[in-house]
Amino acid sequence: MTSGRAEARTLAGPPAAAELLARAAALAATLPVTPSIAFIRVGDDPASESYVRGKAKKAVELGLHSHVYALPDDTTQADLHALIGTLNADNGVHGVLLQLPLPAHLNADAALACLDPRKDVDGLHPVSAGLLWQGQPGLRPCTPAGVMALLDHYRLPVAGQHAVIVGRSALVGRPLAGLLLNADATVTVAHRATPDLGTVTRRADLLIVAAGHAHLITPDMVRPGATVIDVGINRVPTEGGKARLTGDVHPDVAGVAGALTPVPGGVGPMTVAQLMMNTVQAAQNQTAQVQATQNQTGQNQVGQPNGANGELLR
Ligand SMILES: Nc1nc2c(c(=O)[nH]1)N[C@@H](CN(C=O)c1ccc(C(=O)N[C@@H](CCC(=O)O)C(=O)O)cc1)CN2
Repeated sequence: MTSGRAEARTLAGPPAAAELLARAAALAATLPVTPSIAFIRVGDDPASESYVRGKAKKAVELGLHSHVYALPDDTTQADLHALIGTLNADNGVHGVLLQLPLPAHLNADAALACLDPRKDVDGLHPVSAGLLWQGQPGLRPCTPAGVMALLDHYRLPVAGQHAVIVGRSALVGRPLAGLLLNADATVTVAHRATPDLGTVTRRADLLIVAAGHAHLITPDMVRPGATVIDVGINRVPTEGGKARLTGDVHPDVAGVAGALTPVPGGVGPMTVAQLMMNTVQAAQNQTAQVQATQNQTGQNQVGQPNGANGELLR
């Protein structure tokens, strides 16, 4: 504690994630297909292994189809593109996720650009990024969209707020700026090289930190009463030799902020829940596209002529 203020309200991720998952399940129940997601993981990074395992488990819990492709560390760029091409062409797969980071010899941007944008459930394809910046519907990156869903769950205002993002990654900072702009916030994007960072962060009504630097944001850098969203997940060694997770925001910020996400248990679960929602939405979009094509061509999936309104005739 740094003052006599009450502690910040805790914005716990699990209840907000549960709401998002329930919405994804309800949408999936309206579809004529079971949404299906393929995960691609390259190499043996333990954190990536654990994240993919967690995401695949959640997909199965939700009743989705899920398959993990675990490729060896010496996978070539051509091998990776070939697998993505195969999954793009498979009508039974609605979403393809390439777990990041890739081993250093692989080019993630080139691989992401190979994805069919309709299956880009991570929202990282250049087409998805362009749609976001044009304010058009599309698949959005999971962590930024999860942050928006968390704010919505806790009924925290976004429109008219001055949002300051610390971090400019393609995975979080940049897409989050687009989402906040689309939601009528005034947005500043700062980063670790921003001179006098505290002067910038103190202007924030809504401060979102995704800098990948443990405890970068200290209480003196936060406007009293501000909402603070900590996207950082840093593994720091404990005295016992084990690693402990901590965020980019110093815990003492709870004495200044009005509301604060914990780490762990804040934004992390939202990333996974949003991925499930994106997969169901991708399946919905692809199903609607197939039906529209069948209506246009007068054919249905079993190759029979459709009725006058495009309905399936048996
Ligand atoms: N292709 C992608 N790669 C990566 C993404 C991504 O969205 N797409 N994000 C991160 C890792 N990530 C998912 O992939 C992820 C990170 C954290 C969590 C999470 O639930 N964290 C928990 C703690 C979990 C633990 O104990 O380790 C929490 O914060 O409460 C989920 C997913 C990088 N790569």
